Amino acid sequence: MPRQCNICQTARAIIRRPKTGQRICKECFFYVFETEIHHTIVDNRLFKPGDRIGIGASGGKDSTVLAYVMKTLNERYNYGLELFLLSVDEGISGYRDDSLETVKRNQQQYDLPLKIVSYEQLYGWSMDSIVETVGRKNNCTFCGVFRRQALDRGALMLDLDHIVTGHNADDIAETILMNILRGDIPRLSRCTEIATMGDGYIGRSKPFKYAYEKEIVMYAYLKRLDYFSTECTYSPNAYRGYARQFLKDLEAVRPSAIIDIIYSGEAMKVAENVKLPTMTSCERCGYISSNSICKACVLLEGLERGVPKMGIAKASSKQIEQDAPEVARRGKAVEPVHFEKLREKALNIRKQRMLNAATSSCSKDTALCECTGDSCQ
Ligand SMILES: Nc1ncnc2c1ncn2[C@@H]1O[C@H](COP(=O)(O)OP(=O)(O)OP(=O)(O)O)[C@@H](O)[C@H]1O
Repeated sequence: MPRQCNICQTARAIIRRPKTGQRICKECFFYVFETEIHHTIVDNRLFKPGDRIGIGASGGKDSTVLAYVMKTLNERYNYGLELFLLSVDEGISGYRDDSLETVKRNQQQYDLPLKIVSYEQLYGWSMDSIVETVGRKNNCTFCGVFRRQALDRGALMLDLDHIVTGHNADDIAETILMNILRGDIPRLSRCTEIATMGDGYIGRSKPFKYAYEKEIVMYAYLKRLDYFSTECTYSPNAYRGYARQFLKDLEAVRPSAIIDIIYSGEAMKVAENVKLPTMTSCERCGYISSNSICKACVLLEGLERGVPKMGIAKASSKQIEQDAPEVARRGKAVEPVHFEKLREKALNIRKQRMLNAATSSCSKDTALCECTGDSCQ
């Protein structure tokens, strides 16, 4: 006899929930998955009504499900958010060009505005040309550092308040393991945060922090969402690969391992004698940095001068420079627009937006409202 759904007790159970082991029907799975994300958003006060939110959209399963769920919840609970798709074109032929086609279809399907910023346009280097110069070994460092800034640059262009990314519970547990294995305590102390202030102006958060990758895939499959599922053509981050495999092995014997690692990471306290970096602004581009010159500027300079090891190798930049052959500047890089300029422009637009909002009273029926004013009593 077919099993009944553990939740509604009427429909036939068609799946076993990876997170809890419950046997449930399709509709109950959609409902519990979406409701858990809603609680993550509300309990952690990720957004305010009226916020302009950029969904980091790569066309992959996580960000496609994120875009779909954010739109659904925004409408269902009347969050009052303005949603945008924000994509970074890293310039990886045969990979990102195809996945961006998926994002363009998602834009139509979900009826959301889309902005694409590219490495080529921002930095003068695509990942294809970086890999040609540095080889496959360290290219992920360039990609990760440039993407983070590119998303912030795109967010300032769109006057966004906040960026959400599709990082899921598996990604976060992997990162905790990796930081433990590397002894990277500053990163370990930051990587479990669900929301950060990024460059001090645009918030960032991970609404899927507690969502299992398997459930995201299941959701995408059962909802028949249109997503792109090819791995990056350049070498995947090898060290993360080990952490991922280890986590998968743990999950197979104990599914709660993913959440348990996240809880452990959250509960770890950094000893007082550990020196954490203090943040300042990059002297060249104004981006938030723990050094006087940010990592992106150091990497770009290395590319420009034909010393791509700059910013990657353990040796000091001085040593690398001394050892490097005298190579003429390639003159390829564009000087990225200074962050101060971008912020100033965005700040003026934001001020005007807040003024407009202050003159219209709260509609009270949003799940995110924190009003205490008369209009909302
Ligand atoms: N090119 C990009 N443009 C915009 N956002 C991106 C891009 N690449 C990654 N992101 C954001 O960062 C998140 C994590 O990226 P990661 O590279 O780990 O991919 P992933 O786990 O395969 O996610 P996805 O399935 O969404 O591609 C993505 O879910 C997305 O929100």
